[in-house]
Amino acid sequence: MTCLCHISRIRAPGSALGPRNGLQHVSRAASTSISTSHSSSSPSSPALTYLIPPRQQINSPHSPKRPPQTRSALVSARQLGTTTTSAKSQSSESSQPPPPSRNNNNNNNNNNNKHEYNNHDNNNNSKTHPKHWTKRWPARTSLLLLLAVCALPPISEALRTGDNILLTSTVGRPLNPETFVPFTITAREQVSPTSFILTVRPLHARDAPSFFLPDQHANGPVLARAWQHGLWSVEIKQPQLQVARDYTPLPPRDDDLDRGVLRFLIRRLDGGEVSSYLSRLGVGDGVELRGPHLGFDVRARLGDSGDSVVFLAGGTGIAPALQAARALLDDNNEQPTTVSILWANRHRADCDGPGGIASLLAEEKQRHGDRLRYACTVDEEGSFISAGAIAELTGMSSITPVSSPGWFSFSLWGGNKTVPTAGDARDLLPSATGIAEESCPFHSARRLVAMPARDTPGAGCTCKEQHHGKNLLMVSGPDGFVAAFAGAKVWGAGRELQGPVGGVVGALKKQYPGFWADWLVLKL
Ligand SMILES: Cc1cc2nc3c(=O)[nH]c(=O)nc-3n(C[C@H](O)[C@H](O)[C@H](O)COP(=O)(O)OP(=O)(O)OC[C@H]3O[C@@H](n4cnc5c(N)ncnc54)[C@H](O)[C@@H]3O)c2cc1C
Repeated sequence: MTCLCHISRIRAPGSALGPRNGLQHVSRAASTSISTSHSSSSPSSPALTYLIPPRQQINSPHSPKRPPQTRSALVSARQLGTTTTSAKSQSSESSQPPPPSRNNNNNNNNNNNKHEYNNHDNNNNSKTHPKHWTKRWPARTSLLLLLAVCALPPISEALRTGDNILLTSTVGRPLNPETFVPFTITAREQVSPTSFILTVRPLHARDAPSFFLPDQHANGPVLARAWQHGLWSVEIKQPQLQVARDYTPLPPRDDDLDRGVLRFLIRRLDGGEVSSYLSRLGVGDGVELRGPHLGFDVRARLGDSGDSVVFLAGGTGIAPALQAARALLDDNNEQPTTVSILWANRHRADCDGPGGIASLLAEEKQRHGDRLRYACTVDEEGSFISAGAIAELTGMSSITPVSSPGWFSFSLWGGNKTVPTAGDARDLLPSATGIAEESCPFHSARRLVAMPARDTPGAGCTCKEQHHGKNLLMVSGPDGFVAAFAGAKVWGAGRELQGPVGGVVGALKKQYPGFWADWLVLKL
């Protein structure tokens, strides 16, 4: 019913063949037909009758006079295949010379058409011949019906979202990096005044007819590969402006993976186009996603000898840290990796708001014990990530690591937020040592400077045996956060590149250049 209303609205109300007129005319005809022919009504009749009237109206003036009962029978779904004929066929018959056999009731010709004409004439005084209809109308009406049914869900979705109808017809496709695929928001959780967690699932069963259903498992392999890779993101589109931004899925819970469910921690930026748009959406609203877009190949960079990952995460930058933790700690490697996360936030609620990231971190901690350490600093409480904390977690300083599980305090290091000056960027470039790893796509710090935040798929490690792995210090968060701790990313050749290491970590590298030979700094 809703769909018919949509169509009525699309057509011009005053149009001679407008659905309103046609619908009324045909409805009347249909009811006449039903009452005069005593056929039982069918739930599908209104849809069918809607499709037929224009043809009937156009053709009827040229059609031979027929009893009203027969004309009205045109619109009855049940009668279409049994008791009547089409105006078009009658019209064409009347305008063409009759075939030779037309009046020959004893014609033995086996030609099907002739046979049909004979049958028609045999029943000339009756309403029509059933076989005639089974050859013409059912094929036509079922095609129209099929097209109408196919078109209604995308049309109604497009009317609802004001979106491009062609895009909404991508319902059923698995997540892919080329096209936007519709998802539905199933949960929205406000974590702090500015950040919230959105849960989405592919648009399916309740929203579309069965043949639009995505294979429930179609997203499974796509997502499984992405989670196995470690770092990845998807784009979410703002449909009115047709712009998209990257967002990082949080690690899946329970059967999220099988159901293609994704969750995002999103911070609303005042004046931000996509984050503000997303902040206004609620449960039941649609969003369109494109991806996955794979980031750095963390495992390849850790190689066989890298066993430590330290994350400096600002705000929503915690999402890639959780992704890496899930991928690396779930691995039952001979060389177990440890992951340490220093997470900086403005408000306490960002750290441990109800149902938020704190519970995800606690779950991961429970699964992996001492292999995962994390701490949250809160600007408004005066605690910040300091150079001392980084030195400790990388094992660079002599300060004994804090071993207590869960949160630990940074008061040990005085909450120093001072950002050292980066100095001359050339000083921060790793010096060319001439060893083989200088050209390795995974382990050359020098090459990394001119690389975007992802690795070329299929590239292999070209290090010599003794240099085939490094520890990773990753910095993720807003641009200002990344620049403060690891130096700004730079633009080159139309892409955002890593640029030299600067900021707090750059200063530490200058102090202990030998130590940092075993580490790579990755900016996300
Ligand atoms: C790989 C990757 C993963 C990411 N994952 C996440 C994630 O999980 N969660 C998350 O929240 N973010 C994530 N981001 C960041 C996200 O992609 C967006 O950049 C962020 O949400 C801001 O987008 P926006 O469209 O809302 O803001 P934009 O419209 O892009 O604006 C950005 C900033 O510029 C300011 N601005 C805009 N216009 C003006 C103007 N005319 N004058 C002055 N200032 C202006 C805005 O106030 C805002 O602060 C990720 C980014 C990348 C690259």
